[in-house]
Amino acid sequence: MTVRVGVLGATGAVGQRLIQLLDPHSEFEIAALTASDASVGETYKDAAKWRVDSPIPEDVAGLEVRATDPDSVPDDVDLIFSSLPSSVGAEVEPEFCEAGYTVSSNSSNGRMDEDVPLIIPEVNADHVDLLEVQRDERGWDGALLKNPNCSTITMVPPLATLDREFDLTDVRVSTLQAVSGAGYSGVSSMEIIDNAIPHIGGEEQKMETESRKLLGSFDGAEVHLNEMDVAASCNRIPTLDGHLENVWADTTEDISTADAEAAMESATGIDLPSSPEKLITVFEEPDRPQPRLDRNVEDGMGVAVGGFRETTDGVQFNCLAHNTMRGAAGASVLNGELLNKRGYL
Ligand SMILES: NC(=O)C1=CN([C@@H]2O[C@H](COP(=O)(O)OP(=O)(O)OC[C@H]3O[C@@H](n4cnc5c(N)ncnc54)[C@H](OP(=O)(O)O)[C@@H]3O)[C@@H](O)[C@H]2O)C=CC1
Ligand SMILES: N[C@@H](CC(=O)OP(=O)(O)O)C(=O)O
Repeated sequence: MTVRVGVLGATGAVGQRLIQLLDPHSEFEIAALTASDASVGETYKDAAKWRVDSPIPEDVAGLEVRATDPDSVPDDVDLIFSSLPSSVGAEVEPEFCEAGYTVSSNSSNGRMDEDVPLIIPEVNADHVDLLEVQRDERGWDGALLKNPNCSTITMVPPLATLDREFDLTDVRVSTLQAVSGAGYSGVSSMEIIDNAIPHIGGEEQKMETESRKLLGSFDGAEVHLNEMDVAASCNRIPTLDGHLENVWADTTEDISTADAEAAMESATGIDLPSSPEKLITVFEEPDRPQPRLDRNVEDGMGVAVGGFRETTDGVQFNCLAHNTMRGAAGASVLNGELLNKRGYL
């Protein structure tokens, strides 16, 4: 049966990617779109300033943009995707959950709350049952589930393969992040052309904490954070899409570059429509992956890795993922598919 879905923040950079993914989706049907008061009452076509590299879907273009308020969304909507500024998400997402809606959210608010599952389905799908605890504690008929930050999503699938086999102890990561991560108006051309900006507010802390929750263990009542130590340094560079990251990983068990490559090579997707067949694509060429060449691996839902080197403390490698697909909209859709499959809708 088709699930009727709503999108909060549908006119934004991530919201437009959500529309691109949801319109042809086999399980979902777009039933309601919301944005800020400035867009309410306009058609989606007029409000959205469509900037995605495929045409605006015809059946969505004429829909009227609604207020971001549970009262303005039809009761027969079963699933809400949220991609709002986090300050707005913090206020309205709980209102939707209280009103009985199940929300798959991409916004950063609440990701580290103890009763909120933070999920990459190929890595920690079992954490979804934390929703039972959440519903008990909050008395909600609805539910709130999050996907992680885009830089975190890029490095965690490869790290998960290493942790499973060799037990990670320390991770160091330096990022080269695309401008789309800051939204359309986030970084001006005068700031970023011929430049690199060694600061993205709050990003290091998100990578350092969210990765430990994703690789933590769920005992049926709570998630115990992974004990590994993670330190990050985040940088904005003038690429459009695709976050590239240099990672150093140390493990309890001895690890060679061949071990690391083999572990990552064997990672597969899972049985959800948006999960790629090959979760991690390993490049042998030392100068890959690169954002322009490799961000669309597995239709933007894969992670690309390469540049393996042995170091005195473990291995070094580079990884890359499409930040608005695997890192944002695609991640939320995948989590929506998981909610549907596990009977949470
Ligand atoms: N861009 C990226 O790669 C990533 C973004 N994110 C996160 O996703 C979220 C959205 O990001 P992005 O799409 O880039 O942001 P945009 O600024 O492009 O879009 C924001 C959306 O939220 C709506 N909105 C803004 N203020 C309000 C309000 N007060 N009430 C209701 N709706 C409002 C906007 O509507 P309107 O058009 O009417 O202003 C728009 O639809 C953020 O939390 C961001 O941190 C996460 C990972 C990656
Ligand atoms: N901060 C990320 C994008 C983002 O908005 O992340 P988050 O979902 O954690 O707010 C970037 O600039 O590339």
